[in-house]
Amino acid sequence: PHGERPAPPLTAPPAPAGVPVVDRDPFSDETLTDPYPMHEALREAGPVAWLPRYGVYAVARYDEVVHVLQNHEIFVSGRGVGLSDYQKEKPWRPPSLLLEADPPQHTQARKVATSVFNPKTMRQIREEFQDTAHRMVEELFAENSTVEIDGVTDLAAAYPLSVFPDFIGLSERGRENLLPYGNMAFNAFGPQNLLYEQAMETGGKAAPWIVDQCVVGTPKPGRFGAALHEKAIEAGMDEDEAARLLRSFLTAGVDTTVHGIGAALRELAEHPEQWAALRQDPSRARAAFDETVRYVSPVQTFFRTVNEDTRVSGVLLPEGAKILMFLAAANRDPRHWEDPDAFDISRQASGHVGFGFGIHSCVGQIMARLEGECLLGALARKVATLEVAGEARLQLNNTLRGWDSLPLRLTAA
Ligand code: HEM
Ligand SMILES: O=C(O)c1ccc(-n2ccnc2)cc1
Repeated sequence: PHGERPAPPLTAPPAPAGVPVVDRDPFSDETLTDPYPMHEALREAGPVAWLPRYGVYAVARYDEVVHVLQNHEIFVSGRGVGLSDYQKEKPWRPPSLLLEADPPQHTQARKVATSVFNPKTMRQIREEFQDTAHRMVEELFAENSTVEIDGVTDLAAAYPLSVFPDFIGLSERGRENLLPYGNMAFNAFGPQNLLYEQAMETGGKAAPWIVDQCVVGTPKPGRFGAALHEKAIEAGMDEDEAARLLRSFLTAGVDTTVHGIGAALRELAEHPEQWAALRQDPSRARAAFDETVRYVSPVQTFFRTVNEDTRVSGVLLPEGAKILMFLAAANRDPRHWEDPDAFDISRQASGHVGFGFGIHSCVGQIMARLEGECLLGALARKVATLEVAGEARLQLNNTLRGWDSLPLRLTAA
């Protein structure tokens, strides 16, 4: 639909002996629209597969994805968690001190991040996040007790954009730069396809505001941004590093939760029995959001780079190889999950890899879960029926899966 170009010509190295080849393009519009046949093909091909289109290895089964995530000394992040190997190509921007770093640098940055971004902080902001969610849902019914909305613009995007910038302490003006900037970063983990180029174009225009907001001294005193800067400087980082650390949070802070909440609205509208279960017990909102992250996996994939020859389930992976982890495929692996393709909010979804696993596991998941719990909880208390009211439109992205538009009909409780 985007008038995409064909995948790059086969300049990739020959398929490694004994590794099953899956000749599909994970980053084509068609596959991004419906990734499930490819996930199945990858899981069934074997513990490790070869993607000739990009000359990379792939793991899609739960056990192998966890193996790669756990062994961070072999499968490193410091050479980039996208297709590009930072030892061979210049990063498109200074690398992340968290996502694209290995111990010991990563350990220090993570310690600074969690010293300010932790369950205690979430408890302090919980009431404010809850009130905002309740107000936002109530306002939907200001004119009428039955409304048709766009679940993305009116809720899934509106809510994170209402709570997150204030939490960080960003300036009131310019917040519209957050989504396009994040969209650029998430496309940049993939190949330089049309999605990548279009996102670099729009995201590039948003970059100056983001960079400016990250400068030490700019974020509003008393909020998270300033607190993070203080802790970073205290830990011995210079001002550029402190700014770059905050950049991670601005990059990831909105697009991810917009897609996570949008996915939850879509699945609850598509599965009336699950919506009824949530209505019956709104305290299940947090579990409903967690099952959404497993079932949809808003962050679909990440790469690692093999830093020394190694074997995964018998398959030899040479130093310098890139390996693509299909988190979404692992989250529906029948070898690990019972009835994986069922969206079931009463499932015990813990152990899913939708937020990663190990030393790089999502540091923002406590906020993502809080936002999901607050918004879904407010809906469960104030909305009687939640129904699909038209064709939903996917937002295609090399890394994220989520909706651009989600027509919904809601009736007030
Ligand atoms: C539904 C929402 C979200 C999902 C599905 C998600 C998913 C992930 C995943 C899969 C990773 C692991 C990356 C890797 O192993 O290479 C990760 C890491 C990370 N996430 Fe999230 N994320 C979400 C929201 C957020 C938010 C809201 C923030 C910040 C406010 C955030 C900040 C981070 C950071 C800083 C890392 C890197 C941690 C490290 O490398 O030590 N994420 N996230
Ligand atoms: O430091 C960065 O640029 C960066 C850090 C984290 C993410 N992320 C992905 C999923 N949750 C967060 C994306 C970008």
